[in-house]
Amino acid sequence: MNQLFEEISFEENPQYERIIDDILKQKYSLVENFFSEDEVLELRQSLLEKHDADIFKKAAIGNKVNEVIEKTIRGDVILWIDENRADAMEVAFFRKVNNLIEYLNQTCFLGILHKEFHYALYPEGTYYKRHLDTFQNDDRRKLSFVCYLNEAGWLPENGGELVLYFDENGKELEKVIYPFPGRVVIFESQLLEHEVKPVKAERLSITGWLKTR
Ligand SMILES: O=C(O)CCC(=O)C(=O)O
Ligand SMILES: [Fe+2]
Repeated sequence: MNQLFEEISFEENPQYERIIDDILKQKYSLVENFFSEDEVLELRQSLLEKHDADIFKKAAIGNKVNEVIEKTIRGDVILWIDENRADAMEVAFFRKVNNLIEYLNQTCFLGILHKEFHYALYPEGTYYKRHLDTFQNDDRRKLSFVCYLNEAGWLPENGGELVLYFDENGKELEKVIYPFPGRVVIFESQLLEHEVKPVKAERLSITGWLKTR
């Protein structure tokens, strides 16, 4: 009997509960220090090593089978992360993400079955115009997940704010989010239009999507 209780027992996680509450109430959640300073440091290192190895590509719009590179829409360079070939730090990254997914599936029956993540680097002067994270031929993206890997001391003057757009009874509201290191923003991929304002200093992140079916 005790064993049965142990198996079905479920430990509430206050951080995850807040994320769920936020998303239900306001379609997004902003989490400070989702990744620790050390984790950000190591993930940034991973990103920069791969960027130096010249394996990043110009980001496209559309999905993998339907993509076009359109620099007037977005100017970042990206590298998809393969979980099966993850380095030590990426393994730690996926451990945290997978924990969150498991919790969401257990508590909200979200049915997240797939995920995809890429590193992103926005060179000075680039941006990503207002858009939705869905494609005409793919509506599986449920939640967008962005984690900022900039250096400690990133200044608001560096630009690159993420702006989320909300429709409140026909009136448009904006939420401006600075890409401070360690921050994670999670939002409803199919509901919230958003943009990355022009960056004035190289801006680093990991962006991903939690997907259904
Ligand atoms: O980096 C961000 O803040 C958002 C990136 C984004 O919107 C995207 O890659 O679709
Ligand atoms: Fe986006």
